[in-house]
Amino acid sequence: MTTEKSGEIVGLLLAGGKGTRMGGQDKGLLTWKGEPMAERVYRALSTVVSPVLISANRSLVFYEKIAPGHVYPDTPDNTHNGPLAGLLRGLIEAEGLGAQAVLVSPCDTPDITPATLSALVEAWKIQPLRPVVAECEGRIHPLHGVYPVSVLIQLSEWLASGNRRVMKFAESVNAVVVDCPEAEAAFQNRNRPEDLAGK
Ligand SMILES: Nc1nc2c(ncn2[C@@H]2O[C@H](COP(=O)(O)OP(=O)(O)OP(=O)(O)O)[C@@H](O)[C@H]2O)c(=O)[nH]1
Repeated sequence: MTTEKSGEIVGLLLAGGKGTRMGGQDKGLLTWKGEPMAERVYRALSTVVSPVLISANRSLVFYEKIAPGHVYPDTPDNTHNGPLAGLLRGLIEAEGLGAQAVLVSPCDTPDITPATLSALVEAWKIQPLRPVVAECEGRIHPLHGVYPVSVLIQLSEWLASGNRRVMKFAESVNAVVVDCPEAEAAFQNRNRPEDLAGK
């Protein structure tokens, strides 16, 4: 596994959802294997890239403790537009930092590993103008990927036209699909209370 600490690519932890299936709770704060899920994903991202930004719309004091000075709510026009709204804000901030791309991961996949995230970065380096998304056991995971800042305009237009679907957006920007060296369990979302049972 290689790490990328130059700032050419920054991390983006998506933690801005409504958590409807979790009874309205902020999933990032919920415990998985003894730690808040957001902290686990943040650590995996931080192993590979720096800095890591957090996209969040509530619990801002909590998220500021994880990433001081790097917590960004969705832009007002896009609040509650789903994960792509968080990606939009992350890309805007990444561009401001002079980065070329963001490595994104959602807070509700607490078992994602640095090895997978690193594989995405390595694949992006081969074709840095194209987004890269993860595939595992035949299933595509477009919220685990690398998105270059060059997709900012397309993403902005996509959201402005009312589109929210992440998979469709990844297809529309011709994302490269990368087979990740990981069992599907690493990509398991924890969306509902029963998904957290026993942990
Ligand atoms: N910034 C931002 N992130 C979001 C938004 N909606 C979802 N996310 C994040 O995107 C990832 C996938 O979210 P979903 O499970 O599709 O949506 P959710 O709102 O978290 O949960 P549900 O309401 O149960 O669908 C999670 O990491 C969320 O925190 C949003 O409007 N803004």
